[in-house]
Amino acid sequence: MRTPFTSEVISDVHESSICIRLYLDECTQISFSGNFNVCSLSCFPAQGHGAKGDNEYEFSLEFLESVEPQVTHRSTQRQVNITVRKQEHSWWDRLTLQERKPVFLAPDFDRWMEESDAEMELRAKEEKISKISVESRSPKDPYLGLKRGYLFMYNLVQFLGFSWIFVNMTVRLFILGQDSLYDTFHTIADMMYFCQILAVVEVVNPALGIVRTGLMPPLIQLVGRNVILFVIFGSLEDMQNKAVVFFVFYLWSIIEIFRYPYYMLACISTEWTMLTWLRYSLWIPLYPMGVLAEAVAVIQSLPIFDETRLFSIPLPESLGSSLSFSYSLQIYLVLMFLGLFINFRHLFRQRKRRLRPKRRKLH
Ligand SMILES: CCCCCCCCCCCCC[C@@H](O)CC(=O)SCCNC(=O)CCNC(=O)[C@H](O)C(C)(C)COP(=O)(O)OP(=O)(O)OC[C@H]1O[C@@H](n2cnc3c(N)ncnc32)[C@H](O)[C@@H]1OP(=O)(O)O
Repeated sequence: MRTPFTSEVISDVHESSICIRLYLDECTQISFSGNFNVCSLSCFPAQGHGAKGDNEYEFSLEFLESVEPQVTHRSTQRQVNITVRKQEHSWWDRLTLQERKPVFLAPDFDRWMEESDAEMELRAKEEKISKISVESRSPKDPYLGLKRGYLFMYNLVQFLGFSWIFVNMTVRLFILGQDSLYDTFHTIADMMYFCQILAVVEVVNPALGIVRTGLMPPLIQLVGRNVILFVIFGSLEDMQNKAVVFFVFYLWSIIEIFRYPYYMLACISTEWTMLTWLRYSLWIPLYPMGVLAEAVAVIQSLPIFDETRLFSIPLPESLGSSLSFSYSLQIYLVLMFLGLFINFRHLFRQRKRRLRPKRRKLH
């Protein structure tokens, strides 16, 4: 004897199929006995075993449109999942031919799909697939963590070094006033030597592919600063008491107390908008001022090199005794402005790249 289902039949609907789940509260075991299908009318019989003994159950649904005669089903002890395939892949306005939903039927809204949901899901799937394929095309760097750790430490040391220089010079300026300008070298030089020798790393890094930037801009920067520090200030005692040392060191250190923390954050994939802006904007006034201060130092050193003949190139007697190093420095002065031009253009491009508003993804 067939009895109608007393429990809910839950359905969810997709573009190509309908999934129906049968629950019978009164049964501890349920098994599906196949289906009987006439185009859109489907009968679903099942056998259940429970407190009321063995019983046969049945319900029928007249779908809105035609469905495939064969259904697939999967049973667990208390539930049967039946999948009915639509004959045509299309979105239906409703499940059943009759407008009013049968009382035993309850839609599963968690899994219910409408055309717009399906489109969104499809797009999300496509995006996920394209992301995975891009990631799989660019192989993961096995040393990434090591590289980041090394760069972070390097930038931290430079940041601490230049912060010490900047704070020291600022405090001395406030306490000693103008007098502090003339003995900058004696108080700061050791730390500046340390930081500038360490800065060789900034040429090595792009050369080894540890950071992705050109080799020329850091090389120009390194050579430019080290010529001033070691050749002009370091080797000429007469230059060490000049106020220009203060301006050169101060201008160098101002940019570095923003540049190195910016890199440190980049190493941990973090960005502070304000810091990024400062790193890519402060150079606009500082770089020309720095090159100008360095040019003043070079010009001031010319007569000293002529006088002391330091680094002069010995010449055959017929051409005179020696060629003063000041001639080399005059050529260097021209190179300095060429270097300024190259690095200014490089930094301008970097600024444009880093500060341009990020485009929002269009869906
Ligand atoms: C061949 C010999 C020629 C000799 C010619 C001699 C001529 C000498 C002329 C010299 C003039 C120099 C004057 C100068 O001394 C004056 C001053 O410095 S005045 C003070 C103001 N100065 C500045 O503002 C310049 C500061 N310096 C710099 O900005 C850099 O040194 C510079 C090389 C100019 C530019 O740096 P870079 O090319 O690295 O650009 P980015 O900072 O944008 O970095 C690019 C990407 O690489 C990542 N990166 C770089 N370094 C690190 C690091 N240490 N740690 C982690 N990551 C790093 C960075 O994050 C960027 O990544 P992404 O693109 O993903 O953002």
